[in-house]
Amino acid sequence: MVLTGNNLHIDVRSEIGRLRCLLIHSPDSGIGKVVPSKAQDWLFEDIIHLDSVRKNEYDLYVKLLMYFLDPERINGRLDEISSPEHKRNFFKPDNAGFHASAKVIEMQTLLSDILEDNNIREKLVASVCAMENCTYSLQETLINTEPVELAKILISGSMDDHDLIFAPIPNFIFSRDVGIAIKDHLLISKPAKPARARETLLMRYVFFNHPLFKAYRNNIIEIPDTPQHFLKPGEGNEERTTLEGGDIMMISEEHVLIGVSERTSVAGANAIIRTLFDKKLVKKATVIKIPTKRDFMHIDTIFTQVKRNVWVLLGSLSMPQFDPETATTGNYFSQQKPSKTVEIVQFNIDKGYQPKRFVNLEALLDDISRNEFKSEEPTRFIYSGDKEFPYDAREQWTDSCNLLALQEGVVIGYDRNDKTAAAFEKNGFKTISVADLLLQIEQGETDPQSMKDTLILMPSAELSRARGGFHCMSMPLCRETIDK
Ligand SMILES: NC(=O)NCCC[C@H](N)C(=O)O
Repeated sequence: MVLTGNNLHIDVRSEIGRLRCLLIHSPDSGIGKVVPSKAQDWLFEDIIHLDSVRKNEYDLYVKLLMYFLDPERINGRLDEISSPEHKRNFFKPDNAGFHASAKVIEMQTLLSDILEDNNIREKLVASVCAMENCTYSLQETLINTEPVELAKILISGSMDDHDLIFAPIPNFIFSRDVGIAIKDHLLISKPAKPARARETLLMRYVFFNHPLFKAYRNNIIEIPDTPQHFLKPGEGNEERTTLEGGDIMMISEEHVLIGVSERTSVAGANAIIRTLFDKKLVKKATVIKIPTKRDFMHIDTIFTQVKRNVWVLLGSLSMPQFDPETATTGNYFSQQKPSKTVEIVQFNIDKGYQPKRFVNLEALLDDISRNEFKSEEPTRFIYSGDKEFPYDAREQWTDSCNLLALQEGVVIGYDRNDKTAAAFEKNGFKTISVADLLLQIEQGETDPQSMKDTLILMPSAELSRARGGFHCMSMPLCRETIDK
């Protein structure tokens, strides 16, 4: 077993508290099997070069996370682990030289750990084979495969890294979407898209069976489908309860944001709110309904928090609310109407669940900054592409708004979003390439823990083709509490 012990601490109460522990998954060989004819079904718009995405992009993410979250494993080793002789062993979950961090936790190792138990291995293999329509003899072969290899197969869909036996799950790198920590609870997703169904199945087994999560077994939340869905005629998806982690943000101590989107249904949002209120996990839930469009699959593709009073967001969705009073015949039909933009409704236990509406995203986010984070400075909005068409839309498409906060004010994003990076600089942030930052940290010139107001730029030529950024590529399990 790679990861043991019961010292895992799950506690997420904000999007910006210093990150202490998260789940990730490094690009596996399944990504190298995506073909153009299946790319859209598998939710990729393009073909990714596996070797480049690993060596030139994702490995840098792992190194950076390690310096911030688990420095003892990397300090003084930057040259060694980056050298050709090392053959990337630090980054390979099936290798003896793997980092095996208990702070930057690789989901593949958790999976291979639980597969050591015969009973779990048989049950999980049978479930995957039922889902993927495998033959009985293949099921038997898989049950008799050793755990490290089997974990690779269940994720990549390939035997011996080569023969496909079922589809890969290339979106497993977007660990945010399989579940989300809400305080000391774990909410497991119900993906809307079939291409993401196996991810949740694998992680459900991990959360319920891995010793690391033992203390939290009674804190796992699963949302069932409603009888209305089963009783509806036809094969349609109406009334289905779906939810994906990218639509849920544990934004402050008592407040959760829930997107209703291409991926999270109204039934899904209702079920989460009811469950969280019943469990007294939060007092306030805000539903943010966004257009059902591929560009905005989850709310974290249109905004993320940077600091208590700073947010990055897509401007074109936060137009002033349509005002029929001032509309003229000429501009009536061309004005943005609320249904084409964002609708925001908040429910608050302390206010008798009376729904409260916000006219736009800025109004909601400003309310959170001032009233929940007690920010005394003006709330600042940094817009994708500096709110200039067509850069706003181009850069949102490549995840300019999907940033991961390592600590308050220190966020990571793609280097290709130039105009957004310039907007950060205009707002007093420093921008630095990850390669430069890693060197500075390794040489003792920069202490990650004391960094402030910085956008760290990550190489992104390949990763951005998978249609998600670093917010999506992280499932935080523990963040420090924010002082107010
Ligand atoms: N939270 C996120 O926005 N995740 C990005 C998921 C991208 C993936 N290709 C998908 O379409 O599901």
